[in-house]
Amino acid sequence: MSHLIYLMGPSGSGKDSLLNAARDSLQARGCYIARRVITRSAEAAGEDAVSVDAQEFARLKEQGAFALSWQANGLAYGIPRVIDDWLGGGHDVVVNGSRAHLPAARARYSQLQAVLLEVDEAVLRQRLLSRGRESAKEIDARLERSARLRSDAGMEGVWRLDNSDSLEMSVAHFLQWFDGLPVRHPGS
Ligand SMILES: Nc1ncnc2c1ncn2[C@@H]1O[C@H](COP(=O)(O)OP(=O)(O)O)[C@@H](O)[C@H]1O
Ligand SMILES: O=P(O)(O)OC[C@H]1O[C@H](OP(=O)(O)OP(=O)(O)O)[C@H](O)[C@@H]1O
Repeated sequence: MSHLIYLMGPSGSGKDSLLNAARDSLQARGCYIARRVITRSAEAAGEDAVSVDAQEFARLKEQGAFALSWQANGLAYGIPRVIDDWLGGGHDVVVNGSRAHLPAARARYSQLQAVLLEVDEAVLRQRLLSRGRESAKEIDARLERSARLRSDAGMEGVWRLDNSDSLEMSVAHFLQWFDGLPVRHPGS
């Protein structure tokens, strides 16, 4: 069975950066990266996410368009159902997930491999500030959420990847870990 790689980490820890930097190497390994649907403005959503308003998100969810969905930071996030086709076709898939939603994701995907991207609190604040996407108030709320979810509870079996150093180093560690995942057995 192919792997569903569920990448988590506080907002600002570098999930999007890591995925973008590893994109070509993952693609070369036959691994797909899911494009999230987010109720964030098109400008702030970036190229690797689809921006919708809350009404459209609710409609898509109602139609069963999402394999996984959650709410956090005042936003709704959805992972398109197409990931089930990719997994069924033997591809590994990476999703940019939520720590709070991990139990639900694990319940749905027995083949889930969880990764937690970590940076210390001071670095996180600095990165959120330099990214400049959120207001000071939104950044404070993200740091509060990060501190609240920083416990080890429910994180058993999660591989931790430190992203305090260079992104290149994190990508190299991530790919090394990916290459060491158990062999995929078609149809198992
Ligand atoms: N290893 C790194 N070193 C320095 N800056 C980084 C590193 N990883 C990410 N960043 C920067 O930190 C900010 C947050 O990264 P981002 O990928 O948007 O995080 P996330 O998707 O987890 O919210 C961005 O401005 C990004 O350029
Ligand atoms: O339960 P948590 O682990 O806190 O995660 C909740 C959400 O927060 C993050 O999104 P955010 O809006 O910050 O977008 P980003 O990942 O692009 O920073 C993360 O990607 C999750 O979708």
